[in-house]
Amino acid sequence: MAPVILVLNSGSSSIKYTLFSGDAVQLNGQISGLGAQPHISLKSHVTGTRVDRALSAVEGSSHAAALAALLPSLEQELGGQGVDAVGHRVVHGGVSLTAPVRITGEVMRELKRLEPLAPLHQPHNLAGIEAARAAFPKALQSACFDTAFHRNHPWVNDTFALPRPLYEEGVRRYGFHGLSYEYICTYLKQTRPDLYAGRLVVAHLGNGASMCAIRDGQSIGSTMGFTALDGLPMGTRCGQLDPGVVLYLLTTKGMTPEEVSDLLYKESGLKGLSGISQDMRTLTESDDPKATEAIDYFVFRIRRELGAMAAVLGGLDTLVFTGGIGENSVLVRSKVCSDLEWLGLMADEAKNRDGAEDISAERSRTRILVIPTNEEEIIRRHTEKLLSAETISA
Ligand SMILES: Nc1ncnc2c1ncn2[C@@H]1O[C@H](COP(=O)(O)OP(=O)(O)O)[C@@H](O)[C@H]1O
Ligand SMILES: CC(=O)OP(=O)(O)O
Ligand SMILES: [Mg+2]
Repeated sequence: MAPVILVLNSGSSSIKYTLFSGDAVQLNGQISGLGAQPHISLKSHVTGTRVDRALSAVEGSSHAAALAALLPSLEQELGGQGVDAVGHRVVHGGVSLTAPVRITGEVMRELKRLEPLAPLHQPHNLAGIEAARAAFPKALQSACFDTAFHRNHPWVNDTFALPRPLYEEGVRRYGFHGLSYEYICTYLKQTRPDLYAGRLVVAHLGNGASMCAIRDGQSIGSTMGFTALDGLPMGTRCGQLDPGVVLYLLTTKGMTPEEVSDLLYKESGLKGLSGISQDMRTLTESDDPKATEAIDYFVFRIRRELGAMAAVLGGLDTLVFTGGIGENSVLVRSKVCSDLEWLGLMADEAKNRDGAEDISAERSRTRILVIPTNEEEIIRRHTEKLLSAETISA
C-alpha cells in the first residue's frame, strides 16, 4: 500500500499542509493569519471537498489549536486510513543535523537550542511538530532542514572572518531555503540535464528571499548566513547589514536586544523601506515613490548578488526564478534581467509576461527559467525514504 504522508510547513503566521498517498497529492491547503485573522483553506483532489472559512479566535489561537481545527477534514478525507508519517520543514538544523531525521527527544532538544538563530521560524516549526505528535501519535515524525543543502559548501562560504573559536562553536554561514534549492535541482536534473550540469544560480524570492550558486547539485555559495536575516532584503527582514549598525542601535540608541531583533526581523526589508507593506503585490500596485524605491533596492541587491555568484561560478549558464515573487512578479524579473547582456543574459518580455518556463530571448546565451518550487514534495520524498528504511530494518 502506498504510504500516507502528511507534510507540514509551519511558518510564523501560517501552516501549509499537503496530504500525500504515495506521490499523489490527495489534499492540500493552508491555515493563514495565525495570531491575527486566522483562515483555513483546503482542497481535496480526490473527493473534491473544499473548505474556505475564517477560523474562530480559539481555533486560531496557536499552531496546536489550528491543527486540531484541521483534523476533522483530514479524518474525513482519510476515511479510517491511518497517517504513516508526518514530514516537517524545519528551518535550522545547525552543525549536526545535516540530513532528514526521525524526530526523537534528543533531536527536539537540539532543535530547541537553535531557536534563537531562527526566531521567525524555528519556534513555529517545533510547535507544528508537537501538535502533529499529539494528533498522530503512531506516525513517524521526520524533520527536513533548510540548512542541510548547504552543509558541504566551501569553507570560504561557511565562515566569517571572526576568531576561530566562534566558528568551532557554530557561528557559521548556514544558508537556508535548501529544500527549495533541492527541488529545483531534482527538477532540472530530470527535465533539463544539460542545464543541471552547468553553472546555475537560483533566486528563491518569497517572503523570505535568498540566492544560491549551484554546481552539480551542490551549493557553492548562498546569500543567507548564520540566520535567515542575511543577504537579500525580504518582506520584513533587512538582509545584508553592516554589523556596526547593530552596535549603534544597542549602544548609542540604547535599544534592548529584543527591540533590535524585532526591528531587523519584523520591521525592515520591503516593509521598512516602503512604510506601506511587506507584500510585493501591494508595492507593485502602489504609485507611492517609496514603494518603487523599496522594489528598486530589492532588485539592486539581487543583481549585485547575481554578479558575485557569476564570479564565484566562473560564468553563468542558467538563472532560475522561484518563490512567490520569483514565480509571479513579471516586474521584478524584468528589472533584474535588464541590461545584463554583458553577462550573456537577455529576457524575452513577451515570454516573461505570458508565464513561460523559459523566458530567455533566442539570442540569450544564459537561460532564464521560472520554475514553481515545491518544498512539500521534497519533504515527502525524504520522509518516505526514512519510512521505508525503518520498515526494512524492523
Ligand atoms: N502575482 C504576484 N505578483 C507579485 N508578487 C507576488 C504575486 N503573488 C505572490 N507574490 C509575492 O510573493 C511573496 C510571498 O512569497 P511566498 O513564497 O509565498 O512566501 P513564504 O516565504 O511565506 O512561503 C509576497 O511578497 C507576495 O506579494
Ligand atoms: C528561511 C526562510 O526565510 O524561510 P521563509 O521564506 O519561509 O520565510
Ligand atoms: Mg518561503
